[in-house]
Amino acid sequence: MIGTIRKFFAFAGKRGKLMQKGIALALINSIFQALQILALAVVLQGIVEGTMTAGTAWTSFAIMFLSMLGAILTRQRATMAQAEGSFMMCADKRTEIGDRLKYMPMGYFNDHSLGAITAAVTNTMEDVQDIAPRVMDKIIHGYVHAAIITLMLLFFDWRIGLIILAGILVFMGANGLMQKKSRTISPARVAAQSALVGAVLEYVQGISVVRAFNLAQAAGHTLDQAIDECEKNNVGLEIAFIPYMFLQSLILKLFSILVVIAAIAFYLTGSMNLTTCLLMLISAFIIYSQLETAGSMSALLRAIDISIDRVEEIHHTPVMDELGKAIHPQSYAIEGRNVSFSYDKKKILDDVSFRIPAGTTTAIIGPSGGGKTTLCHLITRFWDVDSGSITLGGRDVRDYSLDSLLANFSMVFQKVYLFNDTILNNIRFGKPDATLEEVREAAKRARCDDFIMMLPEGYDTMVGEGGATLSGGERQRISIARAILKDAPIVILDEATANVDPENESRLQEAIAEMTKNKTIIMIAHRLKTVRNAQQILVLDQGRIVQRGGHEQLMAEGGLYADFIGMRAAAVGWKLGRKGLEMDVQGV
Ligand SMILES: Nc1ncnc2c1ncn2[C@@H]1O[C@H](COP(=O)(O)OP(=O)(O)OP(=O)(O)O)[C@@H](O)[C@H]1O
Repeated sequence: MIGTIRKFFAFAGKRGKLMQKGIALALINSIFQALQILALAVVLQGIVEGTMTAGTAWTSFAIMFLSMLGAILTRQRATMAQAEGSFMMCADKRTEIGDRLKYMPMGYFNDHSLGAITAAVTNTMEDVQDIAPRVMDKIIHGYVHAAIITLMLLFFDWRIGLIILAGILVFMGANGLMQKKSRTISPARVAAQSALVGAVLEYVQGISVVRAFNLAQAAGHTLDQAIDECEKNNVGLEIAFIPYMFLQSLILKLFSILVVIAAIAFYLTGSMNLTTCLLMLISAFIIYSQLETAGSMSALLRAIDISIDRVEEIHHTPVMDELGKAIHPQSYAIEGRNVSFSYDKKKILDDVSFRIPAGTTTAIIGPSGGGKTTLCHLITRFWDVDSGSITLGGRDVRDYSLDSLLANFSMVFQKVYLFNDTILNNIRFGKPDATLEEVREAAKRARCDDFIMMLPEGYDTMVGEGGATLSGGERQRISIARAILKDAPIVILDEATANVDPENESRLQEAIAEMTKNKTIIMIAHRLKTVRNAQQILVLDQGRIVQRGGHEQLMAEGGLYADFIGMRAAAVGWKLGRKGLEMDVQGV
């Protein structure tokens, strides 16, 4: 229990002060509550001994009134401090995790499902935010309340005080048993909650596939299973705790009765006066009231402990550029030396070396799965090479801080992700402080200003999550506008292979031409024209660069490149041929 409380305060960080304030107020609250007993003692004494005067009565009423007022005010303040502290603590943590995720190696996202990460910053964090402060408060308050009243009653009669103390110790023993049980069953509950978030996310994200393939039942089944599992674990946890709660409650009730019996016995044998005896009889049922609540709440301690661990695991995952420095490269030349890389054990790049001079265009081609995208991801340090090195301007990319490295790159991938925000803000992502005029200028150059202006709310149109409300071609051009606005010296472009209609295709090509003007360009190329015009072509096959050079040279060599060109030409010819058009492969 102490360990979890410590962990909670360490987790709270700088917000721990607010939590401590809440707990300090809860302690004062316990003292105010204990004062009620003192007031009661004064009244009882006055009545029993016949010494009650108006003055004594008013004094005791005043103490009682003050203690109640104090208890109400301190409780209210304590609750406010804890609520504010816990909310701010989790807001800080969520922001820190959000910042950190940007700098984590992509391998982290391979090893941890989206559901697990989402659950950690939503559900799990909510446990820490909402449940933990209440549990901590009730537990600390429960024990402190019992301790203060015990001390007070020890002062009136040490024998009764000892009985009460014994009750607390036996209760703690039973509580220890419950926590031991909790240690075995709580992890499954937290895991089931996290799995449920994952299942819901997957279900919603894959809803179009579910519909297209009529898989509603199968997909729903997985979700149902996760819901069942979550329900089973939650209900199981409650049921498992019932006997322990009953035992704890029984112990406290028995000791309360023992206090009553002992007080009467001491009175009858003449070793306790009537005032103290009456006071003990009344107090017997107050002493443990808060402790009982603390006992039932402590069942949740283990779940809180695990929740904190889950969040901290993400929070403490090492980021990639811990040692990186803000470097401005001397040039934009890129060089890879003997680069090897594997995803887990699957080797993707094997001893690959290349040079991309500044201001040139390099096309990377090769069969699907050959490692083209991976190579680009290594240059931009989405992943780190296993061996060898990649340099930008002569400095290893690992020497750079991620921010200073990525400032040099604009990337446009086939799969464009737009945020659930306005078009304006989506483009502004390339340069957060850009003015509306700058955004519009970039959009014009990316050939998307006209379609944006035709939307009812123009640049303020919300695009829906992932850009769902726009066509594929429109999304592509918005991502190009973003890249144009960023105006980075190196452009990495994965050319779209999806069938875009001729109108969109030509606008897309114009947009790409604008984006790539006077830049160092690395292109995963699919179009013949792009490939042919590149100063350097790298042919990647099965993790190795099997051919490199200009178009003419590689055509003359024959091999994979010549085959690729032949296939592309045939594919284009077939497409246009079906429309009955004459075509010139060289002009494509
Ligand atoms: N995040 C990842 N985790 C594990 N394996 C991956 C990951 N990304 C890609 N791979 C695997 O690495 C191999 C190379 O993928 P990569 O995307 O680099 O190929 P590519 O040449 O760009 O293919 P394509 O032309 O089809 O886009 C593939 O077999 C792919 O399954």
